[in-house]
Amino acid sequence: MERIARIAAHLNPQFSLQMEGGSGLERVDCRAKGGSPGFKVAILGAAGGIGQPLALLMKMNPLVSVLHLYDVVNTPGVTADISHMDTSAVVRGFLGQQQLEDALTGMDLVIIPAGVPRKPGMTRDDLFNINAGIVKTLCEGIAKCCPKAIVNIISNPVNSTVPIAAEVFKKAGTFDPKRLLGVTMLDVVRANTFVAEVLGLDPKEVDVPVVGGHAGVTILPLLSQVKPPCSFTQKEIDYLTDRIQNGGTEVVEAKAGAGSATLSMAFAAVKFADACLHALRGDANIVQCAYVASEVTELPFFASKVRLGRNGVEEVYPLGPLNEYERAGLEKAKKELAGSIQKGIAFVRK
Ligand SMILES: NC(=O)C1=CN([C@@H]2O[C@H](COP(=O)(O)OP(=O)(O)OC[C@H]3O[C@@H](n4cnc5c(N)ncnc54)[C@H](O)[C@@H]3O)[C@@H](O)[C@H]2O)C=CC1
Ligand SMILES: O=C([O-])CC(=O)C(=O)O
Repeated sequence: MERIARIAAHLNPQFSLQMEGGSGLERVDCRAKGGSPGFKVAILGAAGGIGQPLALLMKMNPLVSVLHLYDVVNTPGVTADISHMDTSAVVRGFLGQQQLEDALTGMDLVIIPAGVPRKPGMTRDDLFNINAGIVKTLCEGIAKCCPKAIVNIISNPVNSTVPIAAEVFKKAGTFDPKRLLGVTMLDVVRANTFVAEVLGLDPKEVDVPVVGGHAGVTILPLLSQVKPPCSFTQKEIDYLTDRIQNGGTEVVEAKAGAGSATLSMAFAAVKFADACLHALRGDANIVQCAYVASEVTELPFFASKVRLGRNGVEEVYPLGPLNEYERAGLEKAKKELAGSIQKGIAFVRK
């Protein structure tokens, strides 16, 4: 009976609370036999369009030993489903605000895709009014329960939600700029795909730095720095820049009211989370683009290549040489970013 109770408690912490009251049973950390030691990861917004495939992919990650799935709806079903996968990570579900602290306690990495997505005709900034409050509440929980966790923010508008998270952590006295990262990986994933198409290469061989932020003109692909070294016609540069900057809108319009990118985003989020976990493990030379606290420009936050290590962001790389087209793009990006950052900061300080 005790073994069965323990397993049930992992699927639904509410069950373990009932058992504790009734029989004095303690919640024991029961890892699947053969499960390797690894990192504890929480996904907040785990029942959503991004959250579900992200949970699936993280359950397959051998670096994850414990996977906490938190949402305000549907986590029991998603957790039951994913927990049947015969990979070693132990999965637990958490439902609603009253279980947020249990979901976060002890986590090494917290990934946040919670919040509403765009519909056609909306900008990412149109999501601010709803998503700002969601991110603020979740980050207050992180500050309280796992202040040392690496935090990956996916919820839009990323250009503002990352400054919101920073302000919450500052207020709580837990802000560590190395541990807060806005996920701009999907811009890189798209840029690699579209550039590979133009060059006739396998996307795996292509590396396009994308800097700035994560909305429209703030998404700045540095096509002059593509690896392997290559050149583009002005027509190709215009086409690629426009397609990369508006890749999100392309998906929103194709989904015609049913949401925004979820599958490619889950893929990108896992690529990024996996890089963070490898870095936490101590692997060397882990470099990815991310939207972080930065001194690369005069703005307090900016996306550029960063080197990840055991403490999160170990080094923020400068932009490198830009051509005239990219310098003009940078000025436009900075202008819009400044407003979005300020809006996020003001939301918490008000
Ligand atoms: N950074 C990026 O590159 C990308 C960001 N996004 C953003 O990711 C967010 C999520 O997108 P989808 O998964 O498609 O949306 P969705 O609506 O399918 O899922 C969002 C989930 O968040 C949950 N949620 C709402 N309030 C919550 C709260 N207070 N605590 C925990 N969970 C809560 C909902 O119940 C839902 O399950 C959106 O803001 C979207 O704009 C989407 C694609 C790319
Ligand atoms: O476009 C959106 O609203 C979702 C998003 O951030 C992306 O797909 O890049």
